[in-house]
Amino acid sequence: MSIDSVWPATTAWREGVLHLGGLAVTDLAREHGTPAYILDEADFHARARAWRDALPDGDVHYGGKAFLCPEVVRWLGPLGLNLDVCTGGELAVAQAGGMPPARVVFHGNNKSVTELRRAVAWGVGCVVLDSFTELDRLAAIAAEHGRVQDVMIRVTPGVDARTHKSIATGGDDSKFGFSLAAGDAARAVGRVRAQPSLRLRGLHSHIGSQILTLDGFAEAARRMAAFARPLGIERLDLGGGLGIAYRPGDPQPPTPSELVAVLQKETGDLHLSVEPGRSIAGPSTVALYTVGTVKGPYVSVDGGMSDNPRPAMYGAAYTTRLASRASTAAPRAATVVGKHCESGDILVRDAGLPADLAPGDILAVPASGAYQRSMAGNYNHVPRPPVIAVRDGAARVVVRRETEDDLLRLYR
Ligand SMILES: Cc1ncc(COP(=O)(O)O)c(C=O)c1O
Ligand SMILES: N[C@@H](CCCC[NH3+])C(=O)O
Repeated sequence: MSIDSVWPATTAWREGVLHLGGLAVTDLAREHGTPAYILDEADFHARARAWRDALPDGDVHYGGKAFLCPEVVRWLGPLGLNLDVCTGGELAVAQAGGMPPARVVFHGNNKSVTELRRAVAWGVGCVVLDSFTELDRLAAIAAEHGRVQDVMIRVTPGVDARTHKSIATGGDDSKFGFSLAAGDAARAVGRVRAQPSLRLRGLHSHIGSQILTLDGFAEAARRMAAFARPLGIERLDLGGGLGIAYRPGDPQPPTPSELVAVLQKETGDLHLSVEPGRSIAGPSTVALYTVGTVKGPYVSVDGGMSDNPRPAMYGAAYTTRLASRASTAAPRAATVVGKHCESGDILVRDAGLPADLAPGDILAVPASGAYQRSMAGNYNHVPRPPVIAVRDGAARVVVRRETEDDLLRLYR
């Protein structure tokens, strides 16, 4: 494994300056400002293709919650991917990006009546049912529309995914899905089959996110297949969850083919779908920040927990590098902090940055493509950063920078 394995595919360092998609980050920062997310389009596409190639006979739904905008939606069709959305807002982005509704799967543990009506009226390919209340609601809505809606049942297989507790979803105590152990999943199958306005396409499970070992996936697949077969159910969607490396030296995750091979071994001839999010979007994007002050161990940058809440929420660990110039100064221990009014507003702990780091220097944080822009907020009225896609020496703004006017527009 190379020391730089956490950087996107087109990464090049020239005289100390990081280049992505053939462009110097110093030029990108000058033109678009910081903080900014730089998305290496070739890297995103290659990772999506790796999933597509790993499962030629099945379906790959991109988990849009990792990062979604209309431009990403437009990439999916040519890449052969479908889309998983889990709210009305994500559905709206799918529509704005021209996603064919038949290629959309609609998730969520509390879809509103309005969201379900919209999904049915638009003709989404599949709704993944999460509760008995929702099952009855959807049956009524589909009947109202004179439709037979394809559905899957989300099953909680009782598997420990070995990840942070806030992002584990496969245990028996999860808020998601119907419990296998308690018999709810079996009851849900019977109830769907009794509804003329619903057609049971298959079963779904998703055991969690940022998972770096295969045993939990294998166990879930085994339990799901054993449950599906006697019921004559032929399709399984085994969710997303494959993790990524955030820092050089982090354990390398299995590849999509390695994961799919394990799933296929457990499920035999059942039709499979998967829903990768982080493993496609995460490694494709680098966050750029400008250093504002250096005070003792603290390096303060122009973003923070509003554009990356993951360290504060999950104790997530990142790496960073000086990306705007060469330095021969010895590395020194630094804590990269944001500009928010919280002591926990820490972006990178234990960063080794050159001792001559100074205001105006640009820091780059790799593996910033998943659950960062999509989870960004406006704490302290900080506008959210843009996303700039780079490819073959050209840059395109795919999400523009939020402005103070955007924020002020909400006030009456
Ligand atoms: C139902 C479902 N599918 C897919 C995903 C995507 O997961 P990941 O980004 O970990 O691949 C998630 C999020 O964890 C999810 O909840
Ligand atoms: N937001 C989480 C992942 C959530 C997965 C959504 N089902 C993270 O950043 O790790």
